[in-house]
Amino acid sequence: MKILLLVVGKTTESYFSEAIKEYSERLKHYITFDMEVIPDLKNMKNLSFDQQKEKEADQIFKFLQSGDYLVLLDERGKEYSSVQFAAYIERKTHVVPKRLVFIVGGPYGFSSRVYKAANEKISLSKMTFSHQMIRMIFVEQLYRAMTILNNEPYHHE
Ligand SMILES: C[S@@+](CC[C@H](N)C(=O)[O-])C[C@H]1O[C@@H](n2cnc3c(N)ncnc32)[C@H](O)[C@@H]1O
Repeated sequence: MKILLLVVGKTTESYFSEAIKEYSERLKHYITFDMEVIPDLKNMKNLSFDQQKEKEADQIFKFLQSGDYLVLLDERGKEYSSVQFAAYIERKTHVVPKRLVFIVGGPYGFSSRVYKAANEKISLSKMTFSHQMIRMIFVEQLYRAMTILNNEPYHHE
């Protein structure tokens, strides 16, 4: 199984991209992991939030392949502890044949089309983070999960 993190818009702040790069590198030791960035769309200023989300949805669907298992990162999704998330990833390795795709929405979230297409929603907290910050939190949690599954002394209960 390959894990893909699909994000809307490039990471603009270097302090986020450096951390994302660091954890993405560390992840290579355990799994096949990639982060794909949907490029920022042009001329969005004149569009309503809903119109922007529809345009982002068009781009999201272009990246998807048949057989992808889609998990939206969403503050209203199901919450896991880090240990539970590690077990979740372990379970998915047995049942997802190709790509486990986690998606971070744009600044205004996802369109209803994307919600309908998704298999699940996972929340990383009840609080809302910026679409830039959540990608960094996710890669650290995925790395933490891999260290838990490999009994490495990174996570402490
Ligand atoms: C600024 S948030 C948008 C939230 C906004 N309430 C909405 O849905 O319109 C941008 C994206 O970051 C991600 N995100 C933010 N907080 C999150 C959380 N606590 N757990 C999981 N994903 C989160 C989601 O993918 C969300 O679509």
